[in-house]
This record gives sequence, C-alpha cells and structure tokens, in this order.
Amino acid sequence: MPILEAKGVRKVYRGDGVETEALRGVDLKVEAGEFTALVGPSGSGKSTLLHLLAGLDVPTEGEVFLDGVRVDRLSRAARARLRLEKVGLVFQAYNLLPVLTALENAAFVLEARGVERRVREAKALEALAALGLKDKAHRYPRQLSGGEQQRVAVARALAAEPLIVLADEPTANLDSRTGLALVERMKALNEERGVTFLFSTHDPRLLAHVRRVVRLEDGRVVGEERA
Ligand SMILES: Nc1ncnc2c1ncn2[C@@H]1O[C@H](COP(=O)(O)OP(=O)(O)OP(=O)(O)O)[C@@H](O)[C@H]1O
Repeated sequence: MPILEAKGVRKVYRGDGVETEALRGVDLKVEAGEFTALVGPSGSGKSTLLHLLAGLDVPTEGEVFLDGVRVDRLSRAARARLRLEKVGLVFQAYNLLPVLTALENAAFVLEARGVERRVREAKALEALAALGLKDKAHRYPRQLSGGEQQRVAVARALAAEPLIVLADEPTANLDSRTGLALVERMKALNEERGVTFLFSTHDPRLLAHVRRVVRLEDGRVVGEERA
C-alpha cells in the first residue's frame, strides 16, 4: 500500500471571478521509504499537490490517501489530527509562532502530541543543532534572519520524527553550508529511520540524492525518472 496517493486529482481555485485549474487529473503513488522530488516550472502545480497530500486543502475532484486513510473526506479537524501524528510540513506559509522561541517552536509539534517537556526539548535542541542553530535556540523569530527562521521550521518538522515529510522548496533561501547540512539530515532520516520524503525543489544538491523525480507541467504529471 502506498503511503501517499493521489487518484485522478483535479484542483480548481476560484476567486474574484477567475478560475485556475491548478491540477488537471494527477495520479501519483509514493511508497514508504521513498526520497522523491517533484519538479516542474513555476505554476505547474507542485505546491498545490503537496498541500492536498498534506490534507491542508481538499481536491475539487479525485481522491487523496495518506497512510491508507482517505483524507479528502475527513473534516478539517480530523485532517489536522492526522497531520499532527504522521506528517512533518516544511511550507513557507506555515511559519513560526512569533511568541515562541526557536526551541519552543521546534518542540511545538511534540508538545501538541503530549510529549513531556524534557524529552521534547532534547529532541528539538538536537534538531536545531543539526541545522546549525544551537546557539540561537532561545531567540524569538523576529530576532532571526529569514533563512534562520526557515531552518527552525525545518527543525520543527524533523524533531517530531514523522512518518512522512512533505516540503515545498526546503532548501530555498538557505546558504550553501546550511543547505547541505539540511540535505544530509534529510537523507540520514530517510536512510536510518525510513522517513518518507516528498519535496518540490530546483536545488541540484538535493536532486543529487533523490532516487525518483516526478515532473509536473501545467497541472499534469508528464514524466518520471528513477536513479
Ligand atoms: N490560492 C490560490 N488561488 C488561486 N490560484 C492559485 C492559488 N494557489 C495557486 N494558484 C494557481 O495555481 C497554479 C499552480 O500553482 P502552484 O503554487 O501549485 O505551482 P508551483 O508549481 O508550486 O509554482 P512555484 O514553483 O512558482 O511555487 C498557478 O497557476 C497558481 O497561480
């Protein structure tokens, strides 16, 4: 059974009298343990597909499954619960909470899951350290640069040790050293803990490690390569 699946997915955005068909019938299966990249030109539907697979939004038509559960039929609250248990998100739009420190942000998902303070802080600190942010753990987001804030968001996704990580351009805005550290951390989680990764990227450092590349164009899957 695939861990992520989109079947005949269409997504139409409606607003201001304009309709945009962002996805035009996408079929995609991702098996547990994959380290897969979504590529394609700007506007091809990569972010939309990641949002639907994460259950952040629902398709206009078609079906979406996450670890065997049909997510597009669930309520918003049930989708949020499923995400909390199983999915780490690295999306620009789901950023840090300004009133929490980097450490508290990185520990946030674990806290929501009811993990005790000592354990969640140790895990959050380890994730921050792996991304070169140990000495900034007690700063608030406004005291961090944009790239540092993004690394905290990545630490939050990884600290929770989810089954699946969905990420939209995770290495964008990172300097080359940090970008590489992130790629290595993702790869290690994939190989050592079997975490499934699906991410959009243009980054050659990240593409060098993927075993499968799915290409989207104009809302459709137009090709696939396996290394
Ligand atoms: N909330 C929205 N409302 C209306 N149209 C949207 C919305 N989000 C995305 N779109 C449109 O849907 C299409 C697909 O957008 P999407 O963000 O999924 O592409 P993308 O491949 O991730 O692009 P990029 O690489 O630039 O991030 C585009 O035409 C975009 O303008």
